[in-house]
Amino acid sequence: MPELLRIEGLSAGYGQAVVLQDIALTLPEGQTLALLGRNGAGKTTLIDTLAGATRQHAGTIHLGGVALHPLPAHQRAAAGIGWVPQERNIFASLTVHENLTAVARPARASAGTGEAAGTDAIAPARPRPWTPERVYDMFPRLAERKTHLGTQLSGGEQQMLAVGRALVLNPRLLLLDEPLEGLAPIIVQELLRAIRRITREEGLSAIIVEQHPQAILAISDHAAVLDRGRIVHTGSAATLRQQPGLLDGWLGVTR
Ligand SMILES: Nc1ncnc2c1ncn2[C@@H]1O[C@H](COP(=O)(O)OP(=O)(O)OP(=O)(O)O)[C@@H](O)[C@H]1O
Repeated sequence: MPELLRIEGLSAGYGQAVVLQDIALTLPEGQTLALLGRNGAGKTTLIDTLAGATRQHAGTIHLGGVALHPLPAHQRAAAGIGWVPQERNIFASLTVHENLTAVARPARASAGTGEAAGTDAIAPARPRPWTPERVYDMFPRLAERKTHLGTQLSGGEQQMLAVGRALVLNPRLLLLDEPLEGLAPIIVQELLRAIRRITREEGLSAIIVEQHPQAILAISDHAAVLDRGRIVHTGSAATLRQQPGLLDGWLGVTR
């Protein structure tokens, strides 16, 4: 698998405050990383830093060989970052369909369209680009609510729409920040199935932050654990899943 993401010597935070220190991480194309750690460990800060929404103090971030760290957030999206923040950030005053069509973008330049000059290092895109129709196929609940406003959706539907909105940008790397948080168990199962399909069957690379790791470890290839702004463990997701005791100390779990 060619390497998709490479983070080196990354330090970032908010204003003068440094939250993340000396982060190094890589992710091969087409694979999924579970990003774990207790409350306040810096998971959201790392996701937001990849998306360009924090203050970066040092280090480099490359996506498919393209340097992201000098780019503002909107250019990172154009370079292939699909960000689903914790707050979901859907357009509340637009309908479901408008949310999807307002941002939809055809498959990226690497599909051979010649768009985005200067990103030659990006490898060929997935053969089947994400469209609003494919999002509806993935989330039939959204298809039923096409004309509903963002404000009329349940929390689970908003999360599905947030994921759909990131997908129609045809990203190379999907960043999901606690996608299951606060959702009813039946919706959690629906979203997990969709995330598994997006990553496992469609082969989209992803980083997923979750407080409750077992479900996410089950659909991830790799795991990284953050503690007080530093990476304290990287390894295979299967190992952590099979040996949950390994995680307990880092996550502050007592059995
Ligand atoms: N906007 C902000 N300004 C200043 N400090 C912040 C801001 N957001 C987060 N922090 C601080 O950064 C540290 C890491 O927070 P972060 O939200 O990244 O952790 P987390 O691992 O995602 O935790 P949680 O699981 O609770 O969301 C915390 O000490 C937090 O107080």
